[in-house]
Amino acid sequence: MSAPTLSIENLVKVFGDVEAVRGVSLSISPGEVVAFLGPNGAGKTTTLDIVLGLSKPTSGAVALFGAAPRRAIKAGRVSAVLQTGGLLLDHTVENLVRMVADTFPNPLPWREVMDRTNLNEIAKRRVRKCSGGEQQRVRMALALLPDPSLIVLDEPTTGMDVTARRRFWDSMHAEAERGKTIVFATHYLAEAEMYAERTVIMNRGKIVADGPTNEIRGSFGAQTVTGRFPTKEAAKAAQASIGGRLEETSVSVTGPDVLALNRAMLDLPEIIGISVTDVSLEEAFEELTGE
Ligand SMILES: Nc1ncnc2c1ncn2[C@@H]1O[C@H](COP(=O)(O)OP(=O)(O)OP(=O)(O)O)[C@@H](O)[C@H]1O
Repeated sequence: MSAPTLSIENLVKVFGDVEAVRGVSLSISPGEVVAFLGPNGAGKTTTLDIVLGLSKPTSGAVALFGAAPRRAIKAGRVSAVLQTGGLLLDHTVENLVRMVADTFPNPLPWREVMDRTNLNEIAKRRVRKCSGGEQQRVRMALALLPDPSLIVLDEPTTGMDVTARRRFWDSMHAEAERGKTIVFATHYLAEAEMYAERTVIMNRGKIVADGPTNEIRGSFGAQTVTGRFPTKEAAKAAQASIGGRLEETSVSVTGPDVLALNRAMLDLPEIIGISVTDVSLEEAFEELTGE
């Protein structure tokens, strides 16, 4: 069997008296798309920095393709898309991509990379004049040039509007379909739901959940029952009796015993409709991290 793309064993990182990472173990296989979620300060960036060889662990081990991270990075097998730095602002997009391509021994053809990241329409624009979302697509192009097997992205879409985020993830998604392994940290739970088959949730330096994204959502065995009422007053009275969340003319209650919740809901006066939904990733996240 070939070595995992990424393996982390009992990783610990201490800064002074801050324990940023407290015993993280993880193995990622070729072709997986994995989202890293967690509140601010959970240890995501610290973990990814160590994976990228940018920082040394206090203890524990990280291997990329079965060897030390530096080796894989030198060989162009892993690329990073970070939030800041790394762009020469006075060049045009095309010049920058061509110039960086020249620094690799066997780069992908730069035109192909421009195509894949939808940069042709802004090829002649100076990088300085590109929007934040466009600059992130340029970073993504530079990351693709060495044709890496693993791409690591740290909150790549922070601050982008919805359209820019969609365009960014469309190109990322295409790379995943080409079989690349993708690991990304994000604050947007919807990005994990839409793009990652597997989600790892970190909190206070530890992994608190790791599994298929849809299973994490369902892992509480809980569902949400929502009752609809003809008026806001009726909904308010229902909430006073059953608890849960009030929204306009509906009341939602989440719990493991969905039959009991349904019965209690149906017993409420004036109820006109009822629906049952799975717990969202957001609710699971709140439950796991207390955020
Ligand atoms: N160079 C450093 N020196 C001291 N403390 C640090 C350093 N880097 C990170 N930390 C601390 O380590 C903890 C984990 O930070 P980290 O940046 O890894 O979290 P994160 O999950 O990436 O958070 P965010 O979502 O805000 O980026 C935080 O308490 C942070 O303040």
